[in-house]
Amino acid sequence: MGILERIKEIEAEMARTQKNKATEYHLGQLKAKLAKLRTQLLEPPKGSSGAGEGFEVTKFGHGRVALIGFPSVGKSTLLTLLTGTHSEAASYEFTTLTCIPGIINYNDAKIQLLDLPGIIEGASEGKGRGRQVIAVAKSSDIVLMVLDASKSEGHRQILTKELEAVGLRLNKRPPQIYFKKKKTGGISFNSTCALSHIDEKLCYQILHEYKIHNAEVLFREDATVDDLIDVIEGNRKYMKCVYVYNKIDVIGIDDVDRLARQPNSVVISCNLKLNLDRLLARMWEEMGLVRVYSKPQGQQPDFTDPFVLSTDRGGCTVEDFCNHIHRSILKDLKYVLVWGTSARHYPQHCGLSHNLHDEDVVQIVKKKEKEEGGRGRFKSHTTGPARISDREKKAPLKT
Ligand SMILES: Nc1nc2c(ncn2[C@@H]2O[C@H](COP(=O)(O)OP(=O)(O)OP(=O)(O)O)[C@@H](O)[C@H]2O)c(=O)[nH]1
Ligand SMILES: [K+]
Ligand SMILES: [Mg+2]
Repeated sequence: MGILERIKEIEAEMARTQKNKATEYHLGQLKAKLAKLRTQLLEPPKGSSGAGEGFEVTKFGHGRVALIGFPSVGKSTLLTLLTGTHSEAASYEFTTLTCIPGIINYNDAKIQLLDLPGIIEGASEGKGRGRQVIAVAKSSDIVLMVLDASKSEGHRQILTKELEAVGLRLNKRPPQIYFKKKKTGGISFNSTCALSHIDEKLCYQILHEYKIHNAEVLFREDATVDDLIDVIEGNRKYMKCVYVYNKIDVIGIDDVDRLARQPNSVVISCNLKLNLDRLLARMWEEMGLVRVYSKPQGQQPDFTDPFVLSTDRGGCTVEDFCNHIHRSILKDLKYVLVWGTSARHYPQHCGLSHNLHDEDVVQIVKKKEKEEGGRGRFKSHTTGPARISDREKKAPLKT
């Protein structure tokens, strides 16, 4: 029997099993079996290099955003509008057959936006181009799930399920479960809070299913069986997702209002160019990008050319910033001066572990180099936190 048939069989068994206290162990075991099969499904087939079958698009810019959605919801129309790169749009389904990259210039950063073929129910199991599309989604920093505001609201759940089936977790944080495999010593099971979804026996059973007989498990929250399986599998990807309801020009104002109030949602119309600014602002927020301007001693920073750091990728400390400029900087570094919302004084002397905020200005002070001592435009008379204002960005440096 193939993997897909076994998945179907287990899903059918789960569907006909009533949920109650007596069946919870059995259901837990089935969930673990299912997760194992889904992981197997993701492994490239034996004898293939795994290359050449997907959409190979080189990463570009400061972040990557994927457009995921059913066919004909307006993904290509949106890419063309936001990036100026043309992607064919038409009223028939599956107009787009491959991955089409475009670039959004926003806040002096460059963000790669990827248009993709539409996906449908069953995508995670290989229907259509589903697997390749989802692989691209996984390689992105955030997902924009594009939905047709005039179509069934069930589409959002169907797509979420498809993405979850391949290990993506949207708008969730990793479960607070400490898990470590050991060589000996059996299973040690502990928790720092009351557990209402799982007990020691069920936990053992799940671990047994994975042939794990020695491990340390510590629950730091009231987690579920699914959470435990996610932690054991270890290959989950936690991503931000913005639900983009397009085509609001064809629905009534009450429906627009209702959709706009759903969590993580933005309503737009590509045809009427409605709310696209809001969408970009939301995308920017979710990406958690941090622009840092480098200020040479005695000179004005170049406010049109930020270093762009990311909280999720690489981090935003002074050390990350220095490494971003050049690996060799750290060995000569004495400290840095920081102006902006992360600074408590104006400027603040900071060490390597200091966390930088969006739009901070940083001056690197090397060993044996004299510091500016707060002279000039960024005077130390102010106490932070304060954002570098647009006026300050335009004002010339008086030194
Ligand atoms: N009414 C309305 N129609 C729109 C809007 N945006 C796109 N469309 C139409 O929706 C149809 C599908 O648009 P596409 O951009 O091709 O959709 P897609 O999601 O890329 O479709 P596939 O590539 O086939 O998956 C086209 O006829 C568009 O003109 C909108 O805001 N309002
Ligand atoms: K289409
Ligand atoms: Mg398209």
